[in-house]
Amino acid sequence: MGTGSASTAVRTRGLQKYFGRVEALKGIDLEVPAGSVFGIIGPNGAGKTTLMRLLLDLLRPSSGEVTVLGVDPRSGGPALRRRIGFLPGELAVADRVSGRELLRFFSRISGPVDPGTVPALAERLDLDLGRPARALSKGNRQKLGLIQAFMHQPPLLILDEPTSGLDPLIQQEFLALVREASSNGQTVLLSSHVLSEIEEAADTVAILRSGTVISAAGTAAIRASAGRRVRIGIAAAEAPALVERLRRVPGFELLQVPADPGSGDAASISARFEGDMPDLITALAGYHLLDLVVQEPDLEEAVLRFYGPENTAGPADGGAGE
Ligand SMILES: Nc1ncnc2c1ncn2[C@@H]1O[C@H](COP(=O)(O)OP(=O)(O)OP(=O)(O)O)[C@@H](O)[C@H]1O
Repeated sequence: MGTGSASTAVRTRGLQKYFGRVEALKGIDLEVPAGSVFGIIGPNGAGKTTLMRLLLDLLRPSSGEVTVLGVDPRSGGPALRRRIGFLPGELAVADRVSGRELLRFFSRISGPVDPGTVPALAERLDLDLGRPARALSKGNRQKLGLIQAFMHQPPLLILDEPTSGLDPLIQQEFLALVREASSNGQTVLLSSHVLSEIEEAADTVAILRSGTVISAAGTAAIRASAGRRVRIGIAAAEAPALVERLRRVPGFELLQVPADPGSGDAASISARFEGDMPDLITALAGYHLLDLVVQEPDLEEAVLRFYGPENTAGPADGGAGE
């Protein structure tokens, strides 16, 4: 594929960015297929925001190439900008204007918005557009940012930590918006710390760490290495027997055993679990559970476990033990 191919929405080659002596991006090669939902995950300081700002020409690369919708962002100007919906990490909000007025202002930059689109998005995301934008909570500001990114139905959406500050119901609505954009043929590039969330939305995932892309192929191994978090609520009297049984389940590592199982009515067992779910479910069968929570680890924890400074072996070695 040549540079600017219609089937590639974003392409970078050897993209490097220095801030003084800090090398924030160390030669990134990225290819985001047109029409895909592409996730970038990585811990704090990995370079996600820097990468996105380079795509929008809010920053200039130290070296390397960038093509966005077939154009170099440096020469794309307002025409390219209108074809992108961008959600920054922090939305700049002018004083006293209402959300509605702010969106009207943004639409002068982003281009025409179909009538009815903004109220429909506000309704779905449960945002009151009449309130002063400045007085909005972090989550509500995030909703305003999402509306301005989606409202003109741009071919490319670039969303920096889009679910940050959103409650779970609104996160689901956001995921629905992403799916609709995707089935509409729009490309979505989004970043997050949370692997489970990005996997739910994205077809392709790239992992960014310390300014370098780690192959997306390792994602499953990374997640598996950190194990799931498990919390089990059970009647205190039953806890000791269950704990004994769980200790024998391969991959089950108790983190917290109820201190004195005889003392209260309910006990809470916390664990990390790297084994097969059917083994765990079999072990729990027959117990009267009061609660069961199985959770994926947050990506930061998973990545640090796998690619932390003391563990340079990578996924093939199966990750470091505790
Ligand atoms: N304007 C700047 N001046 C100096 N250093 C910067 C600047 N912007 C980013 N950096 C540095 O570049 C690196 C990458 O930062 P970046 O904000 O891109 O990471 P990130 O993955 O978006 O992190 P987070 O998840 O915390 O937002 C960090 O070491 C950061 O300190």
